[in-house]
Amino acid sequence: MGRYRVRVATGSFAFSGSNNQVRLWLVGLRAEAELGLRLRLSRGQMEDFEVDVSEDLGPLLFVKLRKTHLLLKDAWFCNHITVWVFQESTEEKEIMFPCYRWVQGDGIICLPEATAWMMRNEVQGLFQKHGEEELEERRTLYRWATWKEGLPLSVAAASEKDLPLDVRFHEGKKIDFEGTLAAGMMDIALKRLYTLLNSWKSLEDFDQIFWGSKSALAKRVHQSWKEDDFFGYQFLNGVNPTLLRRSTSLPTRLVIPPELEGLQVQLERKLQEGCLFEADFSLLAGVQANVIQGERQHLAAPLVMLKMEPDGKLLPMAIQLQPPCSGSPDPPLFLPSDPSLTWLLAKAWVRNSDFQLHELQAHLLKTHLVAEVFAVATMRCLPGMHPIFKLLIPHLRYTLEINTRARTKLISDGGIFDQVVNTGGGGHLDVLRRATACLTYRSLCPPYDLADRGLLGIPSALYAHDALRLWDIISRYVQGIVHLYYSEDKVVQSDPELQAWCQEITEIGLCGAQERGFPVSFQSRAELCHFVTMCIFTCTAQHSGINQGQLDWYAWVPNAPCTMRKPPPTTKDVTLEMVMATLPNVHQACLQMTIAWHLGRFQPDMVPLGHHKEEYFAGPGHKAVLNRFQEDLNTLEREIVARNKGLDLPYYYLQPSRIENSITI
Ligand SMILES: CCCCC/C=C\C/C=C\C/C=C\C/C=C\C/C=C\CCC(=O)O
Ligand SMILES: [Fe+2]
Repeated sequence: MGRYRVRVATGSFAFSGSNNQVRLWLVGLRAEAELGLRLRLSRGQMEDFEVDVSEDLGPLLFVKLRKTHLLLKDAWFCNHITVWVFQESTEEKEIMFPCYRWVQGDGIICLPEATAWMMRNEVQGLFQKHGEEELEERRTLYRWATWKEGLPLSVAAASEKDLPLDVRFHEGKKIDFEGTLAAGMMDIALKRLYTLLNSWKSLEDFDQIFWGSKSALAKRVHQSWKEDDFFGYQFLNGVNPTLLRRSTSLPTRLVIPPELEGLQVQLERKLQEGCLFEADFSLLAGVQANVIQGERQHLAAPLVMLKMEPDGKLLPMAIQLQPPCSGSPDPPLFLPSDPSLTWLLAKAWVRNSDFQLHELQAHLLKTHLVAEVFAVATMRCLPGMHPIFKLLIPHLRYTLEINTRARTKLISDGGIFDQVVNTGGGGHLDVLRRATACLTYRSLCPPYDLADRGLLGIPSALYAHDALRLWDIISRYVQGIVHLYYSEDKVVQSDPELQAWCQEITEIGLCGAQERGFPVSFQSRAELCHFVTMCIFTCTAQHSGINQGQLDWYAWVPNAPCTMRKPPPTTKDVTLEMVMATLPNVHQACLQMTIAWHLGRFQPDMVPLGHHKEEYFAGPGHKAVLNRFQEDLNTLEREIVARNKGLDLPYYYLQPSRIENSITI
């Protein structure tokens, strides 16, 4: 009683095709019919068929798939199925059934049509029931686990091999990831061999390992790392632009000895002028330092006071390496006027502390681990036809696997942190715990975070400028989609899946983060839009801003030493021997360079923000919103490219074409 054209689209990455047979059914409101097609399921191909169906199916609701095999199971990656219904007037109606999943085993997979969510309360509750069954299954596949107490929950997986195939790296990504690590290890072996025959006594000796692929900015770091304005610049636009604050008073931990009365006066003057800034690493105070191959490493918890010059340069005025401790002499203040090696070592200590807070707090916790909570909650609470699922899923690609790898290779017992970082050996977990305990909702939202840190309206604060522009662009995109599906606040309030998702993120995944401003429910469209904007911003722009700089700022190891092998200086008598004995040894420095390159380099299968190919939504409304998003991103791209042309140091981490659509590395 009907004629249909059916298109079956197979994914285009390695092993997407399959030699197995797939049976297809069209499921309508009144009946269902098996199509009896012989599909070829070739990688990257779309196959079209025309079929006549003798029954009256009624409006199409689902396509059902079942893969069968004789001897060998061969998974198939189905992009989507599209059906055109021939109407009497010969006009065709297109109906999309998005899939974008692996079809494995011989179970039945049911794909609801793309606009199903709009009809969830109609068609005899069939979509509703489908969604419930889908979530029941997903909750068994995606379970929460406590990897370590005091950290956000993670996905239950002892290794990446335990993850469902749908969230695993595709073959190309896996080969690239593992291949470049192997190449990096080879690099280390060669560098170690080379340095065996040479001395390791002066800062220039780090040149012996400063070869191989390097960015232009890494070469500039190598040239300029000793300069004070270069040191200050990094707090605004370097790898970690998340710590600096404009001072509102002199920090209580800053003890200025009477002989430095002049400094006190200068600090107070800058404070009054609104030009005084601080970077406080107190979160590291008292953290146990690592022991590497029997040698105790050392940690500091510095405070840096900086002034902003009228030309926008940020210059350090004083460094206190440890907070005062009752019963001990006051910690010395290191100054730009100190002997050059003394001042350099004090700055190196700050850079080492920044390495810790950057990697553990800004990078791992506030992008990777938080995004994992969004990913697990999304899989557990939102059915595939839910608009927020469709909106978010492209921004969650590969995150569960990269994080699982981090838990087994990077921050694990014996992992990279234990091997070469001074917080390793358990201190790194304490830092993560402390950072989790003070993680606020506001700090994940640049308009609030930058206002709280007094960083609005500073022309030389390029991260801040670009982050705000991106926040607005993402916010407009999210609002565009949300408003298509939620006509008023009441629709938000009465969406049980959405409310459960919010609660699961805040109360379960983030372990009771309502105390720190995270919502447990959404009362309005505005609240929902703000939260989803935060999710997408975190998984895309923020991660790119924090991740890419590893390539540039961590390749020249003295600029950001991964460990410190001697205690922080307590006097101003510093020798070159002390500096070299403090900075990482050859092996530690080589491993830092390799991992920083591995994690910071451009990803070969990178999808730029807003340019995913998957089409989960159907209809012109969504296309228009997505087009507008892409246009806004292009405009920002042009602005940043033009701005950077006039800069001595271009800032490109938030250039839209360089921002990945999800956390994949
Ligand atoms: C010594 C430099 C370490 C710098 C990296 C520190 C933190 C990075 C934060 C998040 C990175 C997230 C995931 C990376 C996961 C695994 C890859 C790292 C190393 C793998 C080594 C291996 O497989 O042997
Ligand atoms: Fe990362």
